[in-house]
Amino acid sequence: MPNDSLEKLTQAANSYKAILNSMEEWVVIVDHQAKIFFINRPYARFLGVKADDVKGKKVTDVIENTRMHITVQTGKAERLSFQKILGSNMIASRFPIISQGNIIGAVGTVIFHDTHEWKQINSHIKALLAEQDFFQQKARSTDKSKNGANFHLNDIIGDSQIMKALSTKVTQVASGDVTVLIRGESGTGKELYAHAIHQLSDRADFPFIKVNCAAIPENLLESELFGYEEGAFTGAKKGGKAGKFQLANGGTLFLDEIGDLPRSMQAKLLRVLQDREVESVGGIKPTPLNIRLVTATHRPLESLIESGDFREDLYYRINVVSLTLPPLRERREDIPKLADFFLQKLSRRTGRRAPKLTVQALTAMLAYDWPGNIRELENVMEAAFYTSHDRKIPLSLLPAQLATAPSDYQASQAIPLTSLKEGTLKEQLNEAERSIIQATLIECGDNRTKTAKKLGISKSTFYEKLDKHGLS
Ligand SMILES: Nc1ncnc2c1ncn2[C@@H]1O[C@H](COP(=O)(O)OP(=O)(O)OP(=O)(O)O)[C@@H](O)[C@H]1O
Repeated sequence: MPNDSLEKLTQAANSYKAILNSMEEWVVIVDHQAKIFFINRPYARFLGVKADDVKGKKVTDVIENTRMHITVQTGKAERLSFQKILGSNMIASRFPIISQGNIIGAVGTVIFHDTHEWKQINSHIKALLAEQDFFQQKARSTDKSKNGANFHLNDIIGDSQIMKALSTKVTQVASGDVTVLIRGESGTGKELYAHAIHQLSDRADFPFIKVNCAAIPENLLESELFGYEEGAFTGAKKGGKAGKFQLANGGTLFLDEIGDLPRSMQAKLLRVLQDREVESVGGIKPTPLNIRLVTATHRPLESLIESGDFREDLYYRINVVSLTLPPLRERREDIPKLADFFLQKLSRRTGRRAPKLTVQALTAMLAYDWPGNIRELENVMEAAFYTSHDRKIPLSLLPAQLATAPSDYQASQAIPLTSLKEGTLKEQLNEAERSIIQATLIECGDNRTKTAKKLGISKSTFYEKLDKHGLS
């Protein structure tokens, strides 16, 4: 091709780029392998990437919930479908690009994004989505009545060594019918683990029934646990009532706060577990028991035995395998991921883009002792999410006790620098780069000049990297 026409072609391509870049609609073009060929500036800006940096990348690595890779596979156009990107509900269309009968790529457009106009329409659509969610949840809860366990091991967030070791132990013990005692401070995730054990067990298709021993008055506990026959006592329901033991038949019974079980009930529970049969209040014939027992407590059972508040023989019955969940302050490296997890969860629930923690806010969170553990972290993130503007959570939005956390804690050490993950070498290097920058920023008290100097890079490269990793 003569040079002058190549020049014209380049000029023409540049003019098209200029047109596409000035459009309000977001545009992305991918090649036949679903790799980005072109993305217009407004779209790249929203995604927080540079158009040139993502050229050649797999579209699925850059755009959340995209279906462009499917369009190039099927050749089918999709018009005006919902797509959730970074917490916002968008309307996207995708068309295959066909040349001489072959699919050579696809072009996608997104209309109605976070503009004023969209926000107005968005609230209307959100109401519709909320309605849809309601019905989906209803359908799910009907499903739940078959099982009742809502969490799986994958729902438990934590990459620290201690959490990985716990996951391994759970996988090892879950499949057998062994009785498990889960220990840990309040809010460390004991209930989550009980669900996960059930889901991984052979009993997963049968019910998971939870009883909070501390929440039921002593005089009702026996009938709640073992059920009662019609006429067993004044006020008993016609036809009687099945107890939690009977409801859990074939599945798992989770006795939460077992340390709070009154002594009188401890004796009855022990008898049921020894005889492996249960008799309802006012009943005459015991029924055989087919349950797996999982219990949990935040109380020191050994001291309760010493003080005579907990039966030693029951302790040995329930403590066949024990899982001890660490308090959050002993696995601080999980804090950034947990915080992000809760912010993303809120973003999905509300349709609002998830804000990011500033370095000072994260530093304070890493130094704080979290007496309420993950439940407290979840609550703090929820409050910050709703009060944040500007897509940032500064230290001022966190509760006062966090701002006065002990300063001698080396917060930067809590950022894991070497956790091997799945993904290509490039993806893992990228993740490592983000962690190193974050840890150094924290170490340098968010002083950017000092951080760039320590990392041995120029200020402009440093700011580019902050932008790239969403740390600015
Ligand atoms: N590793 C985790 N990953 C994600 N969420 C978690 C994790 N651990 C706990 N949570 C969340 O923290 C909250 C508290 O967890 P959970 O109720 O299981 O704690 P607990 O130890 O049983 O508390 P308590 O002793 O007060 O009953 C829940 O909302 C749970 O979903």
